[in-house]
Amino acid sequence: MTTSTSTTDQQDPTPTVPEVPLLNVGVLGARGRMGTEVVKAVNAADDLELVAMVDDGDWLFDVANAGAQVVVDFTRPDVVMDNIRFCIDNNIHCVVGTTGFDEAKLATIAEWLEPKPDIGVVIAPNFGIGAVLLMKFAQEAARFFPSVEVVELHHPNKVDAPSGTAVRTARLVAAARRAAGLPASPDATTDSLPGARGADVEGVAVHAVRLTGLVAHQEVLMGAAGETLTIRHDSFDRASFMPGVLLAVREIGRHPGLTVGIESFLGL
Ligand SMILES: NC(=O)C1=CN([C@@H]2O[C@H](COP(=O)(O)OP(=O)(O)OC[C@H]3O[C@@H](n4cnc5c(N)ncnc54)[C@H](OP(=O)(O)O)[C@@H]3O)[C@@H](O)[C@H]2O)C=CC1
Ligand SMILES: O=C(O)C1=N[C@H](C(=O)O)C[C@H](O)C1
Repeated sequence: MTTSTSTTDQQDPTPTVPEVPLLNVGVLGARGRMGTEVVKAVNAADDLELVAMVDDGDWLFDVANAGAQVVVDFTRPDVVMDNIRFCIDNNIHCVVGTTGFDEAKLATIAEWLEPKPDIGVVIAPNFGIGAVLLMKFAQEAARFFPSVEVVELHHPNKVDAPSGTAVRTARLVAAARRAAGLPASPDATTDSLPGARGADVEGVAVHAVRLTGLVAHQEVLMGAAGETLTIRHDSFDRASFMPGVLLAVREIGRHPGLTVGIESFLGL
């Protein structure tokens, strides 16, 4: 049997899905080790549009002129504050992976955000999901062990030592120890060669290894009578940071103000 329907009666049976506008993303430090990977990840995402790539010597206004709604910053500790200031002033959300933040710098950013209640800035020392979990697990375990040390291992071109992740891990562990009423770690801090016992971050020794062949790795070692616990994370490829970066890019517009770490975006 054949049926005929006039063209005017014909209706498209597929329900119309309203088009979701793409999110415009600018990348600062776009040609660096991390920036290159971010550019690839943004270009591969259906919901994101790469609108600006800025490096040292480029004009920062490019990101604003290009209509960036979110900027991802993987630059250098000595320039990142200026970049954040510019973005906040220009109503652009910031996803920051660059390291080197202390409490004073975080407080300054929070102050800059006060007159901009709709703008979000996330500062994350590590976007690797495994690294975020390592920090969480170390925090959980801290109260059970009198001894704790952090060893971070990185590629030889890393600009800072110790790593931002190691410093944050040590601070989180130290806070968990204080909250549990643990005394100072019983381990000797004396060194016959300066530096042999690492850096002291709130009472936690942090050691930094730099070695060709490595990317980004960290161990938290905890010890009690007759036992040790080692929590280790390895980033073998910078692709490991991209799910966390893209999550932050998509979430930051819904999280005005200052967020430190991506834990809350992961529901942790
Ligand atoms: N949070 C995380 O998960 C991770 C954080 N990091 C951190 O990210 C930062 C960058 O690391 P990495 O990519 O290895 O470093 P690179 O040195 O490879 O890249 C830095 C880039 O920033 C550019 N740059 C320098 N100054 C400016 C400026 N004023 N404006 C715009 N761009 C600028 C550099 O350009 P040029 O070369 O022309 O100077 C370069 O392209 C470090 O702090 C590192 O610790 C790294 C990995 C993961
Ligand atoms: O410079 C790097 O490479 C890394 N930097 C971050 C840090 O300092 O913690 C994150 C990761 O360790 C890689």
